[in-house]
Amino acid sequence: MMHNTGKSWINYDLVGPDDAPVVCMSHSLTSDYGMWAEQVPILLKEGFQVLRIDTRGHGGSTATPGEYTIDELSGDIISVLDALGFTSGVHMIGLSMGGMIGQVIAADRPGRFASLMACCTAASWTGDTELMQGRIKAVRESGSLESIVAANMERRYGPGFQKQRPLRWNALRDTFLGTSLDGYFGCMNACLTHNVLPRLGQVDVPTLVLAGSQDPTTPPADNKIIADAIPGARYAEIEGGYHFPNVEFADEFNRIMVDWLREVRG
Ligand SMILES: O=C(O)CC1=CCC(=O)O1
Repeated sequence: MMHNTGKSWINYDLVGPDDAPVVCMSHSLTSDYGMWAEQVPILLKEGFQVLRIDTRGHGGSTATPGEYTIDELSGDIISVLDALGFTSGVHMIGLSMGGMIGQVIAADRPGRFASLMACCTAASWTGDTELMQGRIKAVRESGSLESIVAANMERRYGPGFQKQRPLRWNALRDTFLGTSLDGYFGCMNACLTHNVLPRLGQVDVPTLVLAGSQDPTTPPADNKIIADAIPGARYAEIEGGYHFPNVEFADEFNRIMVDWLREVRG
């Protein structure tokens, strides 16, 4: 389904019973809502509606030229939620860039969410800026994401993942390569300029921060900063997890997610 925010068309998928509580899911850079495939069946079984949104310039959502900010991307999510009438009570789950979006909405719009699960993410960009600038340069010069996909995939999954689940690995790689260049450059700027840390004290919803112990992009220390800054937030870690434990360690991720949602759904 598509929603026009006035700036771009945002693609989303909504499944589950109309009157069920809503879980909204926001993905990472160079992914799309398909990165949540391992979570959908269990969320439906738990009685939720599942709303998965493609970020601007990713998946089926159209891109705009220029640099984006996490505030702007948060506005896209709010626009979809408003259009669907989900103005409160939503349980938000975001990973990496999606977790940045979740933090910003939770901090700036009290009452929008019933809970927040921020996964493998950061309160401000503390990652390897040189590495990211190198990637931007490589993509600009080659005109393709092909130049960075291999190195990037290595930081998202553990060394055995490609052999264990070749079909899933290939699909995730194809999604990566399907990201529009405008979307990549725009969202990369959003991540590199992200800083919600001074506002995290404003978050007034139950929050769980979840990290992968081996994540080289947003390591446990980055995630602990979020948990320390949000009043009452909880922290959990998936042992052996890289940047996408929801895919590679889906059983463990789902167990933590379901326990969390059972607790906060009221
Ligand atoms: O591209 C990556 O894997 C690193 C990254 C930064 C923000 C995000 O969502 O992913």
